[in-house]
Amino acid sequence: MTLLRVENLAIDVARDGQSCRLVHDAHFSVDRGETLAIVGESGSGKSLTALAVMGLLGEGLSVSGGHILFDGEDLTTISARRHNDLRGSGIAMIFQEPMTSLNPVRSIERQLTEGMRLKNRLSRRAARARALELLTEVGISDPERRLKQYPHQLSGGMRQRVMIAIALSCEPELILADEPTTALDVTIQAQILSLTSRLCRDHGVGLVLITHNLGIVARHAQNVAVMYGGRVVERATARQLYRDPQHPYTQGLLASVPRLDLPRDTPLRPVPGAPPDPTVALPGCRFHPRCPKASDICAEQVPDFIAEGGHEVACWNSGIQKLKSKGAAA
Ligand SMILES: Nc1ncnc2c1ncn2[C@@H]1O[C@H](COP(=O)(O)OP(=O)(O)OP(=O)(O)O)[C@@H](O)[C@H]1O
Repeated sequence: MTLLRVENLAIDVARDGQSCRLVHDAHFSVDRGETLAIVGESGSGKSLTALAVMGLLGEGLSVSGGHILFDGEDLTTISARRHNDLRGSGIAMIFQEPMTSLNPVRSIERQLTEGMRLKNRLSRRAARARALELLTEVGISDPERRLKQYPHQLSGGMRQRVMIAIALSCEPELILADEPTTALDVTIQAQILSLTSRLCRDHGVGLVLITHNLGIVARHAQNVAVMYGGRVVERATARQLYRDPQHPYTQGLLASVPRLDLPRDTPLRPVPGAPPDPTVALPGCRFHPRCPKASDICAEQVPDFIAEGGHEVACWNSGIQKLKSKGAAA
């Protein structure tokens, strides 16, 4: 059974007695030991989707459609108490900025052992022993000394390693990592991402890596879902996406990041324009005002998802769409 399957997920916000849709029909899945990257610009709905999986949507926000199946259990219909039980032990999350997620006045030992004592019912001694193992596993030297320290005494990279250790501590089946490295410098970013994906693979944990940077995805994820304006617009393996991106938005994202497989002097071109305001109704494909390939239909109808060899795209003018239309006409 697929570890996590998100189907047609819709998330609304209630504002002044009105409801506004922020995430439309999101769908993707991830299996044990596998990494799925959810990629998109700021405001595309990545974090809200992750928070819905965690059962941590803020006030005024709600899941208004679709399903989140975790090990076959639909998280959109479970009680708050059951969701709370699942957090940590079933699903863990690593947030962007460890300085705000770690408690500044609690020692690393306390923060690392808390979940194991509460959720896995380990004794203080057993939890401490496991904490030392975890710190070693995430590459922190002198773990005995580090356990006694407080977050401000560690470097940014080390704090992020502690966050990974905390996420793994209750032996979850799934980890959601929301931009886990944006606060770090590039070399440390790469180390942390490699560490996170390797540990998840070794532990058989499914990893959802949320990022705005398509450049980092190739090395760390097997599958990618690209989100734009609250919708998933393309899903493919990382290899398919790099070799043959179908959606003009994905093509734009790829042109805006440095790539090792292209000549060094290839110019970087940011996607022109700004993402849509989710509170303003926009008929058709939400990318059409920025799209270099937009045609009349793009402003009128939301494109359906079409698939070829496991590569899925929602675009009226994609190569896959043209191939399918030609096949249908023949
Ligand atoms: N509590 C809220 N009330 C109203 N709108 C919200 C709320 N939370 C998020 N949004 C809006 O929903 C959209 C999606 O937000 P989300 O945080 O999921 O984007 P994101 O892709 O994760 O962006 P980032 O990379 O900046 O974190 C954004 O337009 C955001 O402004």
